Amino acid sequence: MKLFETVKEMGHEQVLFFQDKELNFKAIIALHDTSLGRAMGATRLFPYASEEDALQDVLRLSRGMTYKAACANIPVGGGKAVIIANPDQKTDKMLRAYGRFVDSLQGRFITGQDVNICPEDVQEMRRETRYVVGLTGKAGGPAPATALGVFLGIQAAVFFQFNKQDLNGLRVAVQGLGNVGGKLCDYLHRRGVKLFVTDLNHNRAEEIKQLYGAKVVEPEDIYSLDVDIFAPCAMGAILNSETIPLIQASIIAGCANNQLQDENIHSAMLKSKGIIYCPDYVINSGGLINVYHELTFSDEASYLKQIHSIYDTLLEIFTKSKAENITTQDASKRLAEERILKARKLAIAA
Ligand SMILES: NC(=O)C1=CN([C@@H]2O[C@H](COP(=O)(O)OP(=O)(O)OC[C@H]3O[C@@H](n4cnc5c(N)ncnc54)[C@H](O)[C@@H]3O)[C@@H](O)[C@H]2O)C=CC1
Ligand SMILES: O=C(O)CCC(=O)C(=O)O
Repeated sequence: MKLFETVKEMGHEQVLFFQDKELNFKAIIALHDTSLGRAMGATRLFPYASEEDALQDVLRLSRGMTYKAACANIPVGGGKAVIIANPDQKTDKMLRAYGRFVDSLQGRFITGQDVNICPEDVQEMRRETRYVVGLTGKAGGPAPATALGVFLGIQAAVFFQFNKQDLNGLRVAVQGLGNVGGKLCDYLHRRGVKLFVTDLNHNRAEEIKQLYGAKVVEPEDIYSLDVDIFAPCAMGAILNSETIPLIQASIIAGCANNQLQDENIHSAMLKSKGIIYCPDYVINSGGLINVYHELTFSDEASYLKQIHSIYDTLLEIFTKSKAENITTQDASKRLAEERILKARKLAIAA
């Protein structure tokens, strides 16, 4: 990878590399754009196949955070971090060393939990830095808020695509039944949705079957099901040239970050199939909203109001996409870029 060329192309301000020689692990923090405020974004721990994969992931995730904050009207910039490690290598010592790395940025980056990091891990980082969010006893893990946002996003898409106010009787396929996907199944089940689910962890899929009467399918079969909605709630890049031709759902609405393997090619493919795609960084912004409200000590009512605005923002994006004949991805990007540009102009004028 041509490092500076890639960073320039994606518009990052700074990328920081860390290694702990004693504990033998590596981490990367990427700060994408801080026009709206200091950077926020959770930390993911993952056994990446290569350092290049880790870098690619953190660059894409942090850029997504910039757009996420702008679309949610949250005055923070976009950042994200990855720890390159196997989940069973994770120790308190490692989390504290990572906490010192975060602390060295002196608040220019505030982090929380992503895949393979739980609230207790964030608590451990907190022993070394105050620049962490999602603490037990405060906002806690962001997953319930994210799931609520995705549920509201599904309602907005169903209203736009099917002109329906309720979800009763719809068929939804959920890929990934972790912290967010599991809670989303709960919301959907309560509204009379028929669930089709999959997870690499077979026991977890069986658990969801018992709880909500879901039909369990093999991971590779989730794309081609005859359903109304597909909810990707696992990892990124699952909307690609192999999977999109298989999809029968007419709405894609899930929490996973970076769902499109290639933003331009694959969002256009979805549009040409008549599928409404809910841009991931819009529909999954509930977690960011949750931790931001922890940071600013705001009240429950303003927090809930902001989560509920995900419904309106998505309707605005769908309407813009239809009126201007552009993809929903482009419509959301334009919305975010307008807000970022406005903030930059205000900063120059001040
Ligand atoms: N937790 C949160 O508040 C937020 C999460 N996200 C994103 O949503 C996604 C899920 O987050 P969490 O639920 O917190 O993660 P999690 O780690 O709790 O759950 C992910 C689940 O997906 C399963 N999985 C992984 N690959 C799979 C595959 N190919 N097929 C089927 N299942 C697979 C895993 O076994 C696991 O059960 C991630 O991409 C994360 O970055 C985005 C915004 C906020
Ligand atoms: O949990 C956080 O720190 C912010 C949310 C986040 O990283 C995400 O939405 O991917």
